[in-house]
Formats: sequence, C-alpha cells, structure tokens
Amino acid sequence: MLYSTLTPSAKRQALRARLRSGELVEMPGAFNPLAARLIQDKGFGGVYVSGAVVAADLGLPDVGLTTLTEVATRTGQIARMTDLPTLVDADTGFGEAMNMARTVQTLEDAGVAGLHVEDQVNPKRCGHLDGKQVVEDATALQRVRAAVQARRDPDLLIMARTDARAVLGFGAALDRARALVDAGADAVFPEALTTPAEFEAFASALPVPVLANMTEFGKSELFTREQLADAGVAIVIYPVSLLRVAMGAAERALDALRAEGSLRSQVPGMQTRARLYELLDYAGYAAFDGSVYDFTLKEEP
Ligand SMILES: C[C@](O)(C(=O)O)[C@H](CC(=O)O)C(=O)O
Ligand SMILES: [Mg+2]
Repeated sequence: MLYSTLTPSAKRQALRARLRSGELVEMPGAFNPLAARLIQDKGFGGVYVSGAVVAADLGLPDVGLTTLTEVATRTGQIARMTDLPTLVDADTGFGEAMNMARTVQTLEDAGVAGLHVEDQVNPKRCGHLDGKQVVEDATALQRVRAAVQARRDPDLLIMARTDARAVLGFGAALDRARALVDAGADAVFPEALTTPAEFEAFASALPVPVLANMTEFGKSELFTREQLADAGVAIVIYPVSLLRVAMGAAERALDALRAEGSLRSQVPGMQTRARLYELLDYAGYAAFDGSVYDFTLKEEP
C-alpha cells in the first residue's frame, strides 16, 4: 500500500545494475500513475514518462508547451507508484544551460532514475515528424554538460537524445552521439533510426547503453524485443502505446454507448472492479486499518 517501497536512489542503482547486466530493459510509457502499477505487475523492467503523453493528457500537442512544473508533478505521481526505475522525457530541458540545471534537479526530486534531454531547436516537436531542426554542436553539448553537472545523485542516468538522424543523416547523428557521450551522457537515445542495422551501428560504436523508441505510426518499424536485443539495444520504450490503446478502447466504448444505449456489450472488455482493487491494493489498506475502510465485493459477472 501507498506504493513505492524503494528510495529513488535504490531505483537508480537498480537501473544501472540492470544496464550493466546487458539484459534489454523494456519500458512501456505510463499514461497515469495506475498504469505504472500495471507495468510493474506485468513484469517489465522500467516505466517511461513520455512528453507527448503528458502533453496529450492536458489536451496539448507535443510542441514544447508543457512546463517543467507540469511534467515534474506528473512524473512524481507516476514514479512514486512503482518500485521500477522511471525514465522521463525532459524534452530540450525547458531552456538552455541554467534551465537545464533546474530541470535536472527538479526531476531528480520527483524521484526519477533517469531522464533524456534532446538536441532539437525550440519549439521542439515529435521526433518522428518531418520539419524538425537540431541545434549546433556547441548548444547540444552544453545542454548535456549542464545536466550532468547539476545532478546531485551520481546514479541519476543522464541520457542524451539526438534527433540528428532525420535532419543531418546517419553519419552526422553518430558523430553527434559520440560527442554527447564525451560531454558526459550516460546513455544515448538516437531518435528515428530506421533499421535494426542502424541500431546495431550505434550500439557497437558507443561505449554507453543505447535506447530504441518503438513508437507507433512513426519512422521506425516496430522491431521485436529479440531484434533489438540482437542489435545490442539496452532500453526500449513504448512511449505512447498504452495511451493509444486506452483511447482506442474508450472511443469504441463511447461508440457502442451511442449506438446501443448501454455499455452491456462492453463489460467483457473492461477491467473488473476486483482487478482494479487488486492493483490499488485495497486489501493492504484494509489490513493496515480495517476501521478506516472495509469493503466487500459483489461477484463479478
Ligand atoms: C518519445 C517521445 O519523445 C515522447 O514524447 O514520448 C515522442 C513519441 C511520439 O511522439 O510518438 C517522440 O518524439 O518520438
Ligand atoms: Mg517527447
């Protein structure tokens, strides 16, 4: 009950150990704190907090409109719900060097195990859309140096994302990734690579873990965990997937309600009350103090 049983520092150490083991870490994106619980329950290695999802949740496009406070608040709510390490999308750091320093410390306080900062020009956009731009080398490196310098916990994973592949080409993206690692990045997120061979080239050329972004409807095909592990990828994120699944289901249910006048036909696809209570650990609360809340369940159909 009340969730995370581990300190942020223990989760950071666990992520680092897991990365050292060489085993691929799969991180579905949690669109809310409860989803983080589900991700843990299903045996995944980490939870991702997507900038696109935080924005979409607020009804905003992913074009740098969300504020550090909004992202950090949501991230803290998600991270405290799970014992898994949380990796958060820090976009471009919400400004340049000084803002980056504040961003890192604020997200560190929110309990994340790691964060990624990218080299897009502001206003940023989804890395799988056309027309994005990247900053000069000097600015990109300064962002990473500022992030690394600002962290207080040396185990906080600072990941550099480069969007250069789609803008400057493969070779330039790899050069930039090498420079970002020299600037202190603990891991690299090469955005919008197109083939497993490209992931393999990054993973073998860089001395740090490499992340693959398996976002749907983007520029990368949806490679399997085996393909990514064979390519030497260390972390895979499914950033917006659960939001897409949930919103797809919500839309179908609303259509059914319009058409049928009740949700009866939709009940078999719903998470049951019992399963919801299990995820929320009602039993733990009742055991902690039965006088605070006692509950009984009706039989599920
Ligand atoms: C990973 C990403 O940065 C995110 O915010 O989740 C997005 C995902 C998406 O828009 O599909 C991205 O830029 O790839
Ligand atoms: Mg993003």
